[in-house]
Amino acid sequence: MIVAAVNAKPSIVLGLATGGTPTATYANIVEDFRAGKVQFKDVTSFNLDEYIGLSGTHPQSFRYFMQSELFDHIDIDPNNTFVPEGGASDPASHAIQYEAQIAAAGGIDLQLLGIGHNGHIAFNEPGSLPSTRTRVVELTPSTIEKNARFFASVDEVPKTAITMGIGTILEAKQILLLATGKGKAEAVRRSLQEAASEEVPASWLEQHPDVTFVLDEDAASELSL
Ligand SMILES: O=P(O)(O)OC[C@H]1O[C@](O)(CO)[C@@H](O)[C@@H]1O
Repeated sequence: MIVAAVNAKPSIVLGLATGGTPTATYANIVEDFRAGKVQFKDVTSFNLDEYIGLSGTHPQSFRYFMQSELFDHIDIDPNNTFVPEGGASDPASHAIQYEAQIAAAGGIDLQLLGIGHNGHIAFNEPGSLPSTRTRVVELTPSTIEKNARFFASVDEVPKTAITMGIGTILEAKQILLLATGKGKAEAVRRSLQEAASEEVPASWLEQHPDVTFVLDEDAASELSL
């Protein structure tokens, strides 16, 4: 879907995600680029989120992840890749500026998402409303614990982040959410089969007219429909 979308609109604005889930997606994109099936020279990208306190050279920062998983291997113009700056001196005003940069680029055409075990999208934890915009947030203890696997210890996981809001995400023209594994089954079921509420932030996606969930059998295993 992503490669087809870029080929249909070479100047597309992509919204990109980090985490364990999209690594195979990015590997496939790199493979298609190397095979000459797609180019990214006119693409602009905006990432969903970043830990506050980690600069882009920190190996656990989302900027570093994007460079090593995707950007360093394709022909995207580095000036057109946007990831919130975890090292910004004033994260709150940087978040407002990030929102303005998305608007100046014409908005996001296709937004890639993962989903947290507690139903979070980007770092919009339970309690996040559909009106939320790019902002500074505190991470829940369960998210900190889940993401500790990428760090030497749980104490090293930042406690705050800059994240696009639910409202920012819902403004993307098209949304593609990926989920794999049994650990995501409950969040997927609640997102798709319960009324939208702030308890499960991904359930707000029900309000969007063009969302695709791509699930493996384990992530889909609690769906009854
Ligand atoms: O793909 P993972 O590592 O399970 O993470 C799921 C979600 O959690 C986050 O990593 C944030 O905790 C998101 O960026 C991601 O979409």
